[in-house]
Amino acid sequence: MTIPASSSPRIEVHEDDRALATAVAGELLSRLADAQAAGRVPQIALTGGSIAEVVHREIARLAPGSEVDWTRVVVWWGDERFVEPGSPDRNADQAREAFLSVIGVSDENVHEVPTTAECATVEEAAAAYAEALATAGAAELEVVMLGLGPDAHVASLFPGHPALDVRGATTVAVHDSPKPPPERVSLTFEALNRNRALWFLVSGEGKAEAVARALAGRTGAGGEAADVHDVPAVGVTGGEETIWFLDRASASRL
Ligand SMILES: O=C1O[C@H](COP(=O)(O)O)[C@@H](O)[C@H](O)[C@H]1O
Repeated sequence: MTIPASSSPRIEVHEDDRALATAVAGELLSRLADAQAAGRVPQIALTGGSIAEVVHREIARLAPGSEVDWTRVVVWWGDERFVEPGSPDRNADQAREAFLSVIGVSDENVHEVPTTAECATVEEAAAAYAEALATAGAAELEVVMLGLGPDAHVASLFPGHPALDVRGATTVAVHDSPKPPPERVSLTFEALNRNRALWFLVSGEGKAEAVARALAGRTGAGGEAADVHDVPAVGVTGGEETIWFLDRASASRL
């Protein structure tokens, strides 16, 4: 079901998280193939969190039937937890296991935020990631995929947190994250917004209120205009398109 939005975001409501994942995977594979056919080497930003598991497994399942040349896709993360290598909290490890290793995306095209074994501080890790983005010329991301927290956080940009106000930088070191683990590296709003396509991937009743608040801020369809400090999700938007991939439960308050 597609709910017509009064302004730019497209809102897709799927039966459940599996149907949502199938839609996202199909859209991603088609977008990557189109970008390559147009001569681009697409760079994408993956999300972590609960939805990543099901979406990444579905991309791996559908990838063999697609036209995508995975030697010409570059992978980043919108955020990462600053933890030791092999920690179950690593967003990158989840994506490698469910998707990147299954497809065989080569390490040279996969850019992880450094771990605590590679950098002494989260500031060093953020600086190293910013340097990697600059060196790779990742000025524009083809697709940025973002989960949404129940508090409407995106990547590791949390309500009321100083990271929301960072300007003139592509990455930020996050301390005292309200969701564990406390130290993280996040792309800033500026970096997340340098995209062709921005997709929110959201499932579950626990996210329904956050979805409603974010879309009220975005579309003006109801409620007061949301402030980015309360609802960080309103700070990101798509260059060519913004799509909200929802399941019925997360869309239940729209
Ligand atoms: O910690 C994180 O949280 C968000 C949302 O995750 P969820 O488990 O509540 O679905 C995620 O988008 C982000 O990448 C992750 O690091």
